[in-house]
Amino acid sequence: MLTDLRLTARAGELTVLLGPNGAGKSTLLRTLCGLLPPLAGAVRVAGRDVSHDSALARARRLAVVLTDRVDPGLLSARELVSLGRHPHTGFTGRLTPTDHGIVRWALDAVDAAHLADRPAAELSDGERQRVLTARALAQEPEVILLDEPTAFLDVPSRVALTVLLRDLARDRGPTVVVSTHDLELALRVADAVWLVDRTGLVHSGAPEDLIRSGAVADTFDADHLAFDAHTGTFGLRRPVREEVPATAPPALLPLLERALAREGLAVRAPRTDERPRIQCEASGRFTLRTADGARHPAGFHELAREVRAW
Ligand SMILES: Nc1ncnc2c1ncn2[C@@H]1O[C@H](COP(=O)(O)OP(=O)(O)OP(=O)(O)O)[C@@H](O)[C@H]1O
Repeated sequence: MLTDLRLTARAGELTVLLGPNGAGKSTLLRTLCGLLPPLAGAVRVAGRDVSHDSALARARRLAVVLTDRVDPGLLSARELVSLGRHPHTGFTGRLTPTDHGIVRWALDAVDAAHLADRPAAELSDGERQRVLTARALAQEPEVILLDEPTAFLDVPSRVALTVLLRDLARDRGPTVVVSTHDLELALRVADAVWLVDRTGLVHSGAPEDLIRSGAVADTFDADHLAFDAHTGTFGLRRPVREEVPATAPPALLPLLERALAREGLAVRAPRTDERPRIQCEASGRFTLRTADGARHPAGFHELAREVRAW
């Protein structure tokens, strides 16, 4: 259980909520949007306790997309996004040309304009995720809360949606809070991070504050995973069984290191009196020197299979 929270997400910023499975991210988002009552304390938007708002007033101020499956019935994607306008449409519920324009903008923003006329029930997981995000954008609220909005998206779409949410916050001014497991992307793009660590403590700050304090490494480092604070990236921990004298042009060296690391080998520069055991040329030609003579594997796959026996 998360206790003693004193967190502020700022208008005009993208705040990401990070933490391991079961840390309480979804529960926190449900509490922030008023679906769960806080066990103590209050959630305030612009200083006002959201629990004092009527459902309609809350819907005007706060949009939320959770991970629960929604049943869109027979609605098209456009109609589903249009629901986002309802807190603003007044008694008749009729959409004005301005509302229709906002719905078009929201569908465009998440790259889902081509899905507008499709039955929402038939959309793929990633397509549905975009459309639900568009519905939240169409709501034009002060606060947008999204639980794992990139979970079903392919890699380019994850980057595009995360950057879109950051730019949306910057350009239009809402407060955007998003939970995600896309750690590296979040640490690169987000303005602020709320990081739930393994003990349930929530650290907040710019990504760089939490990288520097060691909170990111402490929370996510594991037997096979290590966070590199210099590059802000995660890498696999691999035991090195041997260092191999090898040469490669700068453009190919990182690939050679990766391929050899998978086989438990580390590259080292050959000594002056030593011939490299592995030589990689800019053309992509490999030379392996063994006791039986030189061999020329056709690519990284053959190279890896050869050195696996060393
Ligand atoms: N309805 C519920 N009843 C009982 N326990 C629950 C309920 N919902 C969540 N929990 C528990 O609360 C804890 C936090 O769950 P929550 O879904 O908030 O985690 P999370 O950080 O979003 O995890 P994940 O990254 O896996 O989505 C978990 O141990 C979970 O089992």
